[in-house]
Amino acid sequence: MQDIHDLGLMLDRHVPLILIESRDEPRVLDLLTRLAIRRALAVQQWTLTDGLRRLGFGEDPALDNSDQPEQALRHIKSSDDGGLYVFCDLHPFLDQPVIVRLLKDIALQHERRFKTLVLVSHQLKLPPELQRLAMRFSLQLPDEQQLMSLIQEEARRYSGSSGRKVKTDPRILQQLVANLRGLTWADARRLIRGAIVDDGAITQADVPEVAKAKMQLLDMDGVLSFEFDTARLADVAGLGNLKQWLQQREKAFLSAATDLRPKGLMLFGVQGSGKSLAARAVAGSWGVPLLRLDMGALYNKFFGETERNLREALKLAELMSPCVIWMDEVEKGLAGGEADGGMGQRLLGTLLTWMADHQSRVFVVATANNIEVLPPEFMRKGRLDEIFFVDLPGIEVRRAILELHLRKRGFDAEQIDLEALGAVTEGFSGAELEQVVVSAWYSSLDDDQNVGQALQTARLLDVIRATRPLSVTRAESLQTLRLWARDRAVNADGPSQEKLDGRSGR
Ligand SMILES: Nc1ncnc2c1ncn2[C@@H]1O[C@H](COP(=O)(O)OP(=O)(O)OP(=O)(O)O)[C@@H](O)[C@H]1O
Repeated sequence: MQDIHDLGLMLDRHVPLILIESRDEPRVLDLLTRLAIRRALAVQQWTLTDGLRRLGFGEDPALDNSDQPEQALRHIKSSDDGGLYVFCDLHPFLDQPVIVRLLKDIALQHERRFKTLVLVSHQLKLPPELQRLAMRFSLQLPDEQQLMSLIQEEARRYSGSSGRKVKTDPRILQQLVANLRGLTWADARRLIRGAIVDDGAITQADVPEVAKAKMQLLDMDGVLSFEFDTARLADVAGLGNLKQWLQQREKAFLSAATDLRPKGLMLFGVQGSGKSLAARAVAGSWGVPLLRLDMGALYNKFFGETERNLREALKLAELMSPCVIWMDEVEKGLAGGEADGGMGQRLLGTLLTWMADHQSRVFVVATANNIEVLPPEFMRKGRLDEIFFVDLPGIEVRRAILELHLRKRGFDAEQIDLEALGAVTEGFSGAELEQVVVSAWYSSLDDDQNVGQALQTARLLDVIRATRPLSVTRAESLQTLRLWARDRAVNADGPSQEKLDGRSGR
């Protein structure tokens, strides 16, 4: 086995401190046990609950109270016994000076005593003073062939216990294998088992299910999420240009060769103008899964590991292709000058390289409110296929938005004077118009006179009069957005593909 061979090489090279980052602890321990048997080495394991004991010999504590890491390490330091010492729960203690010193003392004894410390955890951050003494070992993840064998093994197991053969076909198996890549043996096995036992078959429906479960397992922690809630183009009022653009490219995205495939678009505009709704509608109308990449969370949660996490998120999106990846508030991750130590620039580099190189059917929808802070490289033509500006809705679209939200809540839009409402809501965003309907409905619930809680035009007008839309309070920033968009973007709304300044679009 390659893993045992590679770990053996580390022992031959006298590495005193080996770090293994893995979520598959049983597999790591199994590997170490086999290595120890092969080389006739003593191996002891330390865990927070059981202290220090010989690996594989549960009832034999090597030392009283050795559940304290300091005591366990002092014991190892003073012992003359060489061998492997495997620490499973040491990661929370790696910021304690005494623990760090003891690890260093033992590592420095290595040439005389041949004690090798192996730290095993899902994540290991080593203080700089130990780094020179340590090497990282990565457990091999199952490759495609091994995953296929795992599937066959699980299918045999199922047939053995149920007496029924597992139904599937080779194309679906290939897709399943592609979605399982990057998982540990134990996790892959669990997901395969789950896919089989629900209905005794591996079907097309299992593929996205496995991808979703994988995303949870890889613990992207809110950075990349599977959005169950997509929309249809019919749920979006207005944005005619955008809708037409999308309809024209649907076929090319799903079936064309790589170089003809659309790569992505940018939507920017005022708050509440329907950018998020439109992003959902791209996935919904093309019938592909929607993944949401929260750039703000990526930036804040994983400081120091941000680029690696962006790469992982993009890799995961590729595994789920065809799909739409919606980069929400993209400016929060990519903007950033000197103050962030160049992180924004590095993220941008990672993203641009991926966008230029990737061959998969992953369509990017980037949304932003503040376009000015976005680096020009990101906005350059060729990176994204088009940049759309989502302005405040015109009178017709305002009427359509009101009608859509009235109907959505079961009201009879025929009874409402939409002409009048459209005329008095200039400056309202889609979100504010929706809020008008919602607030009017709440107030109708309070009204004892209003039998059946019908919504009347007068009530809606009252709410409109009491609302101060954002476009009034933030008139200046709206003006800046419009100016920026004038010769750089296509208006998402309107029947033609005209740039805002009248020049023709692509
Ligand atoms: N054109 C529209 N058609 C129908 N509903 C709309 C439209 N625009 C906005 N809405 C309603 O307003 C809600 C909020 O809009 P959305 O979150 O999509 O705006 P946004 O531009 O993404 O805002 P933000 O920049 O604050 O994230 C939508 O879920 C939808 O119900």
